[in-house]
Amino acid sequence: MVFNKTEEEERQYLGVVLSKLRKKLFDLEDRISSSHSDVLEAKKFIWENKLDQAEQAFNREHVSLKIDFGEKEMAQRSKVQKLLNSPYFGRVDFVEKGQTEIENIYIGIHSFVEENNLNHLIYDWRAPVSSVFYDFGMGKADYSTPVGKVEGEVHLKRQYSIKAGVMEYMVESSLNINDDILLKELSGTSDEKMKNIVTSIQKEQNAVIRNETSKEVIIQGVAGSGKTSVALHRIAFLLYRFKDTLTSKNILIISPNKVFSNYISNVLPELGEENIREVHIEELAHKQLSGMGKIQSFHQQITDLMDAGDQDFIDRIKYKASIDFLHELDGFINYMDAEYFSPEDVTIDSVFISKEDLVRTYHTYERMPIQQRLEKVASIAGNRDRKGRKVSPATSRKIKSAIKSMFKYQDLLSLYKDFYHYIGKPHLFKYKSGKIMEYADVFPLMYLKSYFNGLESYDYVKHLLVDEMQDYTPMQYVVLSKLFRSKKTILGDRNQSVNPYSSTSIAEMKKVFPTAETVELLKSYRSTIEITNFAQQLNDNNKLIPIERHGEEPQILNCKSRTSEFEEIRKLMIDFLQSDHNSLGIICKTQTQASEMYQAVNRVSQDIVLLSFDSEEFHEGIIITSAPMSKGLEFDQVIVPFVDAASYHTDLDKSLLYIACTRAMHKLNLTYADTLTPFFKNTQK
Ligand SMILES: Nc1ncnc2c1ncn2[C@@H]1O[C@H](COP(=O)(O)OP(=O)(O)OP(=O)(O)O)[C@@H](O)[C@H]1O
Repeated sequence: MVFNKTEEEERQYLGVVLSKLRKKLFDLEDRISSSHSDVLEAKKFIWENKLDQAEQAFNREHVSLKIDFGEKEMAQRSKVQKLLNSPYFGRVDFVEKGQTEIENIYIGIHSFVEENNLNHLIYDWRAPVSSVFYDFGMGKADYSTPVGKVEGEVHLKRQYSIKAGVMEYMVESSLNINDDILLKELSGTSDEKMKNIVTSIQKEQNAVIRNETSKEVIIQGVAGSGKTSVALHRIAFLLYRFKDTLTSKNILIISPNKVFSNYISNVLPELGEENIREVHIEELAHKQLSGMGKIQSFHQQITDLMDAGDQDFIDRIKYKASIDFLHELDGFINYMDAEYFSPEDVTIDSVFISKEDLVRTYHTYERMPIQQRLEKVASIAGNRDRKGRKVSPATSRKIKSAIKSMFKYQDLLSLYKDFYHYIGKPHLFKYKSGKIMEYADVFPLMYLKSYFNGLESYDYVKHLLVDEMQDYTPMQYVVLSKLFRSKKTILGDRNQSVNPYSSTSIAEMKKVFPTAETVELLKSYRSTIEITNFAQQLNDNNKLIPIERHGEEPQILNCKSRTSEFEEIRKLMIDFLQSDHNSLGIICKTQTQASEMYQAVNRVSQDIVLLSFDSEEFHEGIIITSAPMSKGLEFDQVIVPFVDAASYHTDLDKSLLYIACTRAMHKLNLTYADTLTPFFKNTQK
């Protein structure tokens, strides 16, 4: 509903805010250019004058302070420029309980305060009071502040769409974030990269974003429920809330691949924050296990499962993804600690250390990893000779080596292999051909390493974000918690596992993180109701709530042969190129199928990209890729080819098909030749 009576007032107010912002921009430009000349002057001064060391240091410090100051002003300028385009998107008129004054709270992507009278013209969306906008309609409302809860009443709530400083429309709403605005946001075409959702964050999402207290937050959410968006907004919120103690350098994202990292890389800069470092889980492993030979990658494990998937391989993966395995390895660690150190009296040069001394010191430092502990034992028990003199470095080295050799194993890998003998299941450790260690062994090995010779922890990380949590095993979580003692936000969807044999349930995760708060996001925002309902055939979740947004029914096209299937896909691609849509994802089950598809259809347009695990960037236009690689991404239109019974019949296939279908926002086509996969009940031609 548009209110003409008040529209004029709002336009006037917008005019006032814009002119104040312009003035601010002008001042900032001025200050930036004078900072710039100051820095040049100061550098020239250092260069041209013969200064002594102290003077040089003083002047360098002065230059660096000027540069810092200039950078801060530039960051502020970019915020003001953003506000000039769209100063605010919401307003609530709030009266605090026991007060009579109505406060007009305008909410935008950044705050804007008048310098002379500290008048808050715009509140940052992360400010405590802005929460009211996301959580309440008219009437009673409250919000939390660092010093407690504020209660009151909302007298008015409005939403605006302002672009290039011009009000496109405004909507008065008595409800929470108005459905019309949300639907308008969702029905737009996709951008090249993920965008922020700050104008339409939903109440259940806001609660996760603003959770400040939990050490670990686990978000289980259905496909398209905004998990990744929420997690990134949560980071932006925490950076705002704890700005004195937390910077973007203290945050790390563990993401599934480089394309995904590139896809989400816009969100935080759009919100005025620096981008966050991301690592792939395998990079962590490579760092800790460097020098231990070749390691199978996670995507190679999935490819091997899809290609052959022999039962022994599956059994090894399943076992190493179980909680029992974790317990067995813990049992072994206790055993080796107690049994594998066989101390003897030591007599080296003029030093004597009794067996009893060794045992006592070994137990005193039992929290240390074995190898460090043995070094400690050597340096404590063997630091003086019989006459009480400090031992020489050469003797000290001999003592260390003698004491270390009293432990049954000197290298991690032999100890790890010994574990499988200890539990009577040596067949569960196997190299891939070419002496490549199976992916399923990588994290157990790191776990053992933490007890044998220690892991390098990441103390600079104060908040860890783990996306696609369903793809990690309990063992991986235990290792992650050893590497990162920080707070954590962990998110994923049990139904989007690319490896169901090693997926972790929430119940299992709770065993690893007993104090974690778990949140379930059930509303699906990405796809039309037709696409969401269609995908429910693959994974019937009766708790899922589809968003009421309509579009075309998904189509399954039966083709006479592979050749005619390619022909049909080429036609669909041409239709896409003539449509309003920006992105088309052709999502095959495997990378081999994706390459085959690329060969068959790449002449349709010059702008077709084949995405593989080695790719680095997401692209607009037509992308051909595999289901595992498409995780987390989204497209206006999706084509899923080869949905025949031969390609899709196992649980893993079903999960991959679910991932592929749920990437579609507006349109979904599936094609097959021969027999349709049994996962779809009916054929629609
Ligand atoms: N409150 C919201 N307002 C507008 N758009 C939203 C909102 N919540 C989610 N979306 C949109 O829904 C889509 C899905 O969001 P996102 O990718 O964060 O979900 P997800 O749960 O991580 O998805 P998946 O697990 O399927 O990869 C995105 O286009 C996002 O912008």
